[in-house]
Amino acid sequence: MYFYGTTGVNKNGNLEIGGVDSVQLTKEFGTPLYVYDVALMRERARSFKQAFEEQNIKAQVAYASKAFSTIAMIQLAEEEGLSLDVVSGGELYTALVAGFPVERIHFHGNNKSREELEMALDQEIGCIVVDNFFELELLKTISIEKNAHVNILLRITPGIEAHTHDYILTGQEDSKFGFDLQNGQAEDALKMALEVENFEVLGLHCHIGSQIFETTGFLLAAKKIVEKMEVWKHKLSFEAKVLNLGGGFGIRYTKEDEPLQPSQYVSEIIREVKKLTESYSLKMPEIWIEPGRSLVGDAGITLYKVGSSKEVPGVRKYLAVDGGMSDNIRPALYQAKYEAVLANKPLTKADKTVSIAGKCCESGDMLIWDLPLPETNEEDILAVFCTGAYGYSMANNYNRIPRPAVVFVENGTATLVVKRETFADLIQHDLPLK
Ligand SMILES: Cc1ncc(COP(=O)(O)O)c(C=O)c1O
Ligand SMILES: N[C@@H](CCCC[NH3+])C(=O)O
Repeated sequence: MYFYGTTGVNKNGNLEIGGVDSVQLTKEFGTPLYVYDVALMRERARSFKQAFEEQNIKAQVAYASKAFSTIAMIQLAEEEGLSLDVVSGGELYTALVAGFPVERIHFHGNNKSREELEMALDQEIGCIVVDNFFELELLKTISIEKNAHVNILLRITPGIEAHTHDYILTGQEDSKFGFDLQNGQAEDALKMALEVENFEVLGLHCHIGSQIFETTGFLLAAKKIVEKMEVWKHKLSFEAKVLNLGGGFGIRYTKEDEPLQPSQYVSEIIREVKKLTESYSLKMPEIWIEPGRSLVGDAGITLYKVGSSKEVPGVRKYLAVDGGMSDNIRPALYQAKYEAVLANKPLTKADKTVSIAGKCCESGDMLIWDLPLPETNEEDILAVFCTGAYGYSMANNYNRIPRPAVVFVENGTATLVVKRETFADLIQHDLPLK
């Protein structure tokens, strides 16, 4: 069994995370429970930042908070000197309440509303990543109304097909995001933006997809954009100060996954951008990246209580847990795969094969198919690894299941950072018929 970060087995024979006994955590905070290894998140953040610092490259590592946005997480990102990518008024609000420095907030999204843009301008956030012509016009109008100066990046669709699940691909030509590079939209957008007095066009952005294991796509995207930077330097007298290559760095969910280290992604990107800009005599831009999953994904573990089981003779055994697609929709949405062990007997020989079912009324609510586990009983706790990204942030109340609590563990201390929802929380916005 491969353990991540500070995860291991303690002297009681239980899974331990951040120096805290996982079984003890379930007694104190209940199940399902999201547990985050803070040391591992810090390590990931530092390795991305160091990879730029070691080469003296001006950079911003912006945590893509859509992966896991809570006040404590955003405060951790601030402690580690990250910038922050937000994608909605709600994420921006969370960042503001967390006290995140506004100048390091970048605002994304393909359909930002007037209210969201006004909020961003009123707060004087660091930059807005403009996605489309509609937004360009709207932002221009608002910036004039408010007499506000706005830093912007233009989101470019470079026409790259990264090798990942179709639903998490974003850089291909037929995408809902960004200005297309090939068909001239990107150039038209840049011309329009450069004419707006209140705008400062800092540079260009692209994001080619998520859970990517190789650098080819990032390098190709960089190449396509830098080639255009050369064209636009001469044609429009525009030199990008910033090249933002988005997020998408993959992590290891199962033994089949073979991601690179953060430093490997970064050093290859730096090498390529340096080579390209030198060959065109362009100034080396600042490089910004936006990792989400790779900062928090493998730091998260979900603990569930084992419940009912059902045998389909000669076919399979289903073992149900007290959560499911309501706290982790990724298996249902992307056929995502996970590994798991029993937290109270992680080293016991896994000589049975069971399929882990959630408790939602959907046949598709299966968390893991054909998982090797030891014999189980009612007291057992299932620990599913690598649930830190897009687990809590995509959790929902389907079947009116309350969202689990979130606990941060570090140096033997557990801190509750999100309270478990109650049944009363579930109905708090409901109104009676009369
Ligand atoms: C624009 C943008 N930046 C960053 C991210 C973060 O991606 P990941 O969590 O794969 O690093 C995403 C999500 O895919 C995104 O859409
Ligand atoms: N939510 C997705 C990633 C989406 C990326 C957002 N652009 C996942 O769980 O893998």
